[in-house]
Amino acid sequence: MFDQQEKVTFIGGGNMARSIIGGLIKRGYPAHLITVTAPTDRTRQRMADDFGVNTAEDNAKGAKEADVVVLAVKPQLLDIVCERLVADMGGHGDKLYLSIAAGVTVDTLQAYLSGAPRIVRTMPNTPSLLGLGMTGLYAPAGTKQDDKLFSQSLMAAVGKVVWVEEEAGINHVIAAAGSAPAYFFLFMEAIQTEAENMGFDAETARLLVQQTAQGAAQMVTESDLPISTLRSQVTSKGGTTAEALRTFEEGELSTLVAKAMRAAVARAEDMAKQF
Ligand SMILES: NC(=O)C1=CN([C@@H]2O[C@H](COP(=O)(O)OP(=O)(O)OC[C@H]3O[C@@H](n4cnc5c(N)ncnc54)[C@H](O)[C@@H]3O)[C@@H](O)[C@H]2O)C=CC1
Ligand SMILES: O=C(O)[C@@H]1CCC=N1
Repeated sequence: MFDQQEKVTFIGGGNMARSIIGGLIKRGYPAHLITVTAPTDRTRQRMADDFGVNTAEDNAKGAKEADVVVLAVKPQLLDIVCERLVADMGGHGDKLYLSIAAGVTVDTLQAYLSGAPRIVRTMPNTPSLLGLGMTGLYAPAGTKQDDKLFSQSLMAAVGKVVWVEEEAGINHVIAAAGSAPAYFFLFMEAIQTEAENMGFDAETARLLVQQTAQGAAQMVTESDLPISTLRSQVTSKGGTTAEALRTFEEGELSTLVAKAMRAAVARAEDMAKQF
């Protein structure tokens, strides 16, 4: 599965790092090649207990031995974390730096990392934990093929990958995939709540929504039909679904979704100016 097995250090052990590491371990990436750095004992202990990976409190200590450093802290912390990292390591060490941060450009990362020449941006999502992630990748011109291939194989181990030609494409991946699990969760929460209002207990309401969401997603995955055809197959003329869909249309659901996705892109663009 993994042609190249490099030593990978994750700087930060939060939700997204956990999802990627969990997915990697599940797919057989050797735990002894993975290190996670995090400031709190609790996070480091959980990572070690759950996945058997190495941990370090000190970022530079964790990164120094690595071939690949995954930057997995919040965007607003990246400047301080990167600047400290290269200072403590005595330079960027010519490592491959893989960023998962939203809204921080390669140019900015390069400035934070004292000119590190090997940087790849990725935009994953949390279903990576189950091996069902969707990741966008961007490598600036001149990136070595080996670095592209390793970045791709790492993220492909936890789901599907797409490359974007322009860096701006990463923001579009954020809108359509990085942030998007939350859109589906919100929709599912709304169905669950209303099912409870209709009298189902919480457990049954959750079962109704989770099984339906999983079934619908699986149908999209396994069918060659357009999603709109799958929708129309549910929609009997003059029936119940038509009434529900008409209500969504009256509420301009499609326009609202487009607006929400544009808002995610705009926020990523703002962040890129800010950091
Ligand atoms: N959560 C998501 O669905 C996605 C997040 N991302 C990106 O992933 C990055 C991390 O986001 P989350 O995991 O959601 O955040 P999070 O808040 O869950 O995790 C951040 C982690 O950083 C660590 N940390 C804090 N200060 C540190 C320091 N000085 N040195 C080392 N580690 C430190 C902590 O372990 C903390 O748990 C962000 O840049 C975000 O843009 C990208 C795609 C999806
Ligand atoms: O909300 C965020 O900024 C991050 C990036 C994509 C998903 N979570």
